[in-house]
Amino acid sequence: MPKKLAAGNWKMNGLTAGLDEVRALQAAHPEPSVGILICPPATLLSAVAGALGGTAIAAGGQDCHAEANGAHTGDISASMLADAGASHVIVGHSERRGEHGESDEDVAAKAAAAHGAGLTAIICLGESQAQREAGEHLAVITAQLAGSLPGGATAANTIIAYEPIWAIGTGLTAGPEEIAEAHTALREALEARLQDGAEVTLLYGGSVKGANAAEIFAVPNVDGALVGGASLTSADFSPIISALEET
Ligand SMILES: O=C(CO)COP(=O)(O)O
Repeated sequence: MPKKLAAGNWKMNGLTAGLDEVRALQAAHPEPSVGILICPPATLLSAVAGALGGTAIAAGGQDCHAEANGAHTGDISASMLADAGASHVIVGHSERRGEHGESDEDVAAKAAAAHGAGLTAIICLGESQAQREAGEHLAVITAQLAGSLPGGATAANTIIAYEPIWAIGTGLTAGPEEIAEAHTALREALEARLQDGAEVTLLYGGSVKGANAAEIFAVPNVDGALVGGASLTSADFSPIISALEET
């Protein structure tokens, strides 16, 4: 997949009717020059992967368990996602960290499980509003990166998504300077930690829309976006993909 990526995280949204949106997106972008990924709810993963099979658009999961199998009611393993047609899985989203108490250590274990199943892990991190106001945001996100990256991470199997919690689903987007500061710090930390840290895809997430995408993609070290609400319809997601192609 190209380094540039437009990834959609449908979160807990989408019924089978959502497959029409996937087909419309595919029709709008038959030969994209950037990577495109849809992460539907697990119930739709097989159907979305099937609808996208043989096209340039990939399908991914939104979370996985750290274990390969076992007595974990309600959980899904990385190999199950791969079996359902996923090539990627999001781990450590702030909604998982917040609502399910996932620590950096948990996230690193999930990312390692993803790698073990041949999936690319999209590791999410980002500071809260209070942490930003206290001036702790760079320390918070670089610590999250250090703790959430598993051994064996490379640019080929790992993507980092910077998603400031205060910008998710709020309509508030981090400004270009704020994004540049965070992404520069993350790039430096990736280069210090990984041999191919310069090649890791670094996504921004948090209220990305067609109207602000071009400005965000112009920021240094932004290789694409992890999009929530605006990824649910082809009409909203397609302009974001086009903006990334034009960057
Ligand atoms: O959390 C996000 C993607 O993972 C961002 O969500 P929104 O684009 O809805 O703000």
